[in-house]
Amino acid sequence: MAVTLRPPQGGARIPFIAGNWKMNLDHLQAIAFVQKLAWALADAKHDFADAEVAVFPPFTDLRSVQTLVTADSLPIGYGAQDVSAHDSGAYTGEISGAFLAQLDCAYAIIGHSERRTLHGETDADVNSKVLAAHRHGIVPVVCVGETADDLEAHGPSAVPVAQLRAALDGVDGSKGLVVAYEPVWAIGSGQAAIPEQAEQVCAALRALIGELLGDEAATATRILYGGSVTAANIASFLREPNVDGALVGGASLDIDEFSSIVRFKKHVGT
Ligand SMILES: O=C[C@H](O)COP(=O)(O)O
Repeated sequence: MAVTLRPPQGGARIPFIAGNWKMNLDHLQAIAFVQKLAWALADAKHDFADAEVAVFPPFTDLRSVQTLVTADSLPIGYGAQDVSAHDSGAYTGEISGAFLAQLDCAYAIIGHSERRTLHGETDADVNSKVLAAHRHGIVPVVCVGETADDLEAHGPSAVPVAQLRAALDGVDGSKGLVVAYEPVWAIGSGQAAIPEQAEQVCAALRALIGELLGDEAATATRILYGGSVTAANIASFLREPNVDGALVGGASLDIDEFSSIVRFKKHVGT
């Protein structure tokens, strides 16, 4: 029987380590990777109460990952890297949240900076996609973050906060939400943010969630840091009280590196 991983509803936030594979690994490679990741975490006696783990493969891998995870009852979640704002119709190349729900995708990344920059996604598009994910019971992983120019002009928090405010317009806070703060200049650059800066922005994002969706949502929402996360720097981010995990790109493609990131324990309240 499949292990269905869903984010906690209220109460303590279980740290979340999410691997965004971007356009890497075909469906055969995905099966091998997920199986090996499960073995590596089992060998290390990883306790999934310490950190939830999910991978975000390309769309074409999702059915294979679902089959493996279901057949072997692997405690690894998975999600999509995007979702259409529309549920069906003449939208060539798009993938409906209804289809993702049929594949038991728990999550969908929405508004990644590569979608915003390379595909012209606007804040309004991101908001429509968040609403679409919720229509199908999928928890959106909403990505926000400032460019280097934004940072210089406005400081670190202004743009991510404005992006999240737009993304959450009309959103029902009880339907589940993960936010990923990813400074654009830190993505794939090898230059991660300073943890104190990540904390400052994540705290501002949590305050905004409280303002828009209420205290319960602010308490329950996992806010991740993303941008050049590695096994060597994960500890410094998870030490911060408002950073509940990581959205990992490049390092999520290396089983040893990714499982080391997953296995780092966040000491909640210490
Ligand atoms: O979605 C993941 C982010 O874009 C971070 O990527 P990165 O870890 O390769 O910097």
